[in-house]
Amino acid sequence: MVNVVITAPRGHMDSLIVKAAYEREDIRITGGIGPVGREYIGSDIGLVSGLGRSIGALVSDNLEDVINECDLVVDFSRPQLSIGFLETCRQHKKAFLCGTTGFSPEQEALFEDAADEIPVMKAANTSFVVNVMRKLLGQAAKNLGSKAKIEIIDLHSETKIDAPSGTALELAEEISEQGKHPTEEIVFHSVRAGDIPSSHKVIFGCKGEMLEISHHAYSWECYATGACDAIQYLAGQGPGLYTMDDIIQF
Ligand SMILES: NC(=O)C1=CN([C@@H]2O[C@H](COP(=O)(O)OP(=O)(O)OC[C@H]3O[C@@H](n4cnc5c(N)ncnc54)[C@H](O)[C@@H]3O)[C@@H](O)[C@H]2O)C=CC1
Ligand SMILES: O=C(O)C1=N[C@H](C(=O)O)C[C@H](O)C1
Repeated sequence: MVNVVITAPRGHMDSLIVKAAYEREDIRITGGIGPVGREYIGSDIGLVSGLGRSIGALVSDNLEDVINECDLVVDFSRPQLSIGFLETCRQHKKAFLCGTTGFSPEQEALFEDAADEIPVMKAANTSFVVNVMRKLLGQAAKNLGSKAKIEIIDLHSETKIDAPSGTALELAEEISEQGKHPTEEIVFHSVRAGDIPSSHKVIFGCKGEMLEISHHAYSWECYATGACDAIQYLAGQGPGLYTMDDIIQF
């Protein structure tokens, strides 16, 4: 059994993680974290998240108050908040699963530092299918080498803050590593319109032909399911920086 604190339980992503985690027999939610001053601080996370029932775990406005009851903190929020939660986890020797995107290079480095002391997973996309896509892209890049010009298009709702998406950056990293393709030569395009849940399209433009590999999420449950798989994996690990690659075996 893994005991978890879930940050931002009113957030789009973390509210779905509360629902998915509640249905898992191997995960127990022990608390949540919300912003200072919100009317729901002190309320049950099941009610705050929209699960529709109390589950006996309260939402606090300070991670320090609830961290001792958990093994792991799950966080899909905002970069600045995530960095604060990472530091609290490091101080209390708790595992940290972070799905937030949009970190600066300096913030990324803090994850590496903390991973010397605690288990940390940073995953811009926890969908199993997106991670299959990442592997396929690596394979395509390896085979096409310099024959292809690569462009990545990410489409999201108009409320998404960061661009390119964290997923687009991780896909580019795989293409670059596997295809020995300089990352600077990969071109990114970001569309932010309406309520598009999330789509990623990668185009390998060749001479006289093109290859296109795309993923479309119709809802966000796929990310919440993957986050629960990541919780279970990370709980059994020692200090280190992990990714979805570690839990998905092909
Ligand atoms: N890794 C993955 O598979 C996925 C990652 N994401 C990423 O997750 C992040 C969150 O996305 P959304 O859920 O759409 O955002 P959202 O805006 O719905 O949720 C953010 C939440 O943070 C809360 N918050 C603000 N201040 C806080 C504080 N001091 N303490 C606790 N909570 C606080 C807000 O109240 C809000 O509920 C983004 O970076 C997004 O890119 C989104 C989907 C999938
Ligand atoms: O809608 C979002 O926000 C998402 N963020 C992640 C990202 O930046 O890649 C994952 C997914 O694309 C949804």
